[in-house]
Formats: sequence, structure tokens, C-alpha cells
Amino acid sequence: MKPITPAFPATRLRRLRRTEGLRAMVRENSLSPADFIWPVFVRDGEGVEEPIPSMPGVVRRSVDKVVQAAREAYALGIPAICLFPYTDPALKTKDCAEAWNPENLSNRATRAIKDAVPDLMVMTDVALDPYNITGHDGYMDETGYILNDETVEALVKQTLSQARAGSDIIGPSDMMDHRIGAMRDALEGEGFRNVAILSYAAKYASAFYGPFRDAVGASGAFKGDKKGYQMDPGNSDEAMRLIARDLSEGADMVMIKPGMPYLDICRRTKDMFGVPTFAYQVSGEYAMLAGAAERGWLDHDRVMLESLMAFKRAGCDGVLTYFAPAAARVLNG
Ligand SMILES: NCc1[nH]cc(CCC(=O)O)c1CC(=O)O
Repeated sequence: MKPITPAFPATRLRRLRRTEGLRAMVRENSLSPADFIWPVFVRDGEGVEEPIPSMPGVVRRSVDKVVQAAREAYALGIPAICLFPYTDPALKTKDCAEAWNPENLSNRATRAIKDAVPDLMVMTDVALDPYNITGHDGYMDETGYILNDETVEALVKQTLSQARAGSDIIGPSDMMDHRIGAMRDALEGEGFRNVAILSYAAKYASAFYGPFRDAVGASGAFKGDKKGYQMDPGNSDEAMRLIARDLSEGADMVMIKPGMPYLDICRRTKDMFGVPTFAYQVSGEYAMLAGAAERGWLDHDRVMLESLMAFKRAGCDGVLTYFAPAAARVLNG
């Protein structure tokens, strides 16, 4: 694009900024509740909503409360909810078998939501960390290396158990090589032709996940970092290779994560591939904004909407955000 800008005063760019009406007419991007996927933390019990101190305004919900949240999301026009289980430490094992237990929290919540609000899309997370005694996303050998192919086998079992429970969208967040191809084959093999995969394709080894690890109870046992499988924050070309690879293995949509510090990657992805592109505004991003707003240092609703608009401007079709219900409420007036 080559803008034509005659000399002043023929051009006064402020003319179109004068009133709200003019600004609305020429606004290039818009936000709507349909842009959001709402990540929700699930725990056991009944009637429970337990605050997460590092994420002001976010709670862990028992399954009945998750169903209530799902009804609320649907009424607000949010198309999808994404489930993250807080697993009882007693259920964490070396083989992570709870990950594919048909009766695990994630599967119970999926069935309950699909039963109560069938038109709300349920997205489920594939990775071993909520079930792993090490807190890592995959199996570890004696040297501390995260094993790829053995982990992919487990992820396939987890994927199938989520599909059987009724998950509409599988979200692999593990960053193992070839998991998308393996999951796609397994889904086709079991007749789950229309289960979509939203791949966490470019997921960085980020310090912004801290509050999330508290929220799912993965912080305790976790030692070290995830740099051996998640991406180096210095890389951008590698993100394009990962996205190309995941698309070629059968991902329907791709995600960049975290969001705000990686908007350049979102834009590159959209320009290069033109596929449905999502970003995850992660727990640490939420904590920065919500925490500052709580102290009165930032205007909560304004920074929320501005940060979400940035994703649309960067080319994203949608964003996973803990602000989803609050933003939808503001947008719906
Ligand atoms: N598979 C783990 C997973 N899935 C989503 C998040 C982070 C989400 C957030 O911070 O909001 C993480 C954390 C991690 O990789 O350690």
C-alpha cells in the first residue's frame, strides 16, 4: 500500500478524528465477543469458586460452576470456552495416566458443558503438565531431557479421551514434534472427522506463564524451565517454520503465545499463511493489567479493550483471554 497524502492543508489527517461518529466510520478494526475464547480453570468439589491471588478476578470453579460460566459465556456471545484442570496432587503420576482417564476433571466438565450448552464450543488442552509429577509437558528421562516420541504417544491418548468426552477443539500446548500429525491420524482413525485442532504452534518459553502455573497447581513440583521444547524468545523465522509444519500436519487453526509481547509474530503469521490465527493473552499479561488496575494505576476497562484491539490490528482472528466475559459485557453495553 502506498498512501497518497497531498500537502497541508489539503491533507489534515485530524479531520477524520474530530467526532466519535467520524472515528467510528473510519475505524479499521473492531472487537466483538465473537473474537474471544475464554480460558477457565476447573477444580473438584461443588459450588466452589476459589480466587487465584496472582490473577485478580479469576477463579477456579467446580464443574457445576463451570457449567454456569458456560451459560454466561454463551449468553454474552462468546463462542468458545477452554478448560484447564487443577488436578489433585494425589492423582499426579510418572505415567500421567489421569490425562486420559475418561472421568478426569476436564472430561467431566466437557460432558457437563456440552449437555447444558451444546452450542458453546469446548476447547480442551493437550499436554501432560497438569498430571505430571515433574510439572513438565512431557515425560522426562534420567538426564532431565523431555522425551518427544514417548510423550506424543501419551498426547494421542489424551486427545482421544477429550474427543470422546465431546471436545470440539483440541488445543495441543505441549510443543512436541509431530504431535499434530499423530493426533490428526488418531482422530480420523476413530471417526472424529470434525474435531478441530487449534495448535499452540508458536509457543515461547515465557516468564509470563507464572500465574497460570499457580492456577493449575503445576508450580510446586516444577523445576528449571521449558526451554528444551518451548521456543526461544529471540526467534521469529523459527515460528514460521513451526506454523508451516503444524498446518501441513493437519492443524485447522494456529496460535501464538504469549500475545502482547509477540504481536510481530501474529502479523507475520497472518501475512504469510492467511489461516485462522489466534493469540493467547496469557496469565502474566492478564496479571500485569488486572493487578495494576486493582491498585488504581491503570483504567481496567480501557486497558483491557486496548490490549484486545491490538490483537485484531496485528491480524488475529481471535484471542484467548481471561478478560473474555468482562470485555464482552463492556462491548455488549
Ligand atoms: N501446557 C501448559 C500450558 N498451557 C497453557 C499455559 C499458559 C497459559 C497462561 O499463562 O495463561 C501453559 C503453561 C506452560 O507452558 O507452562
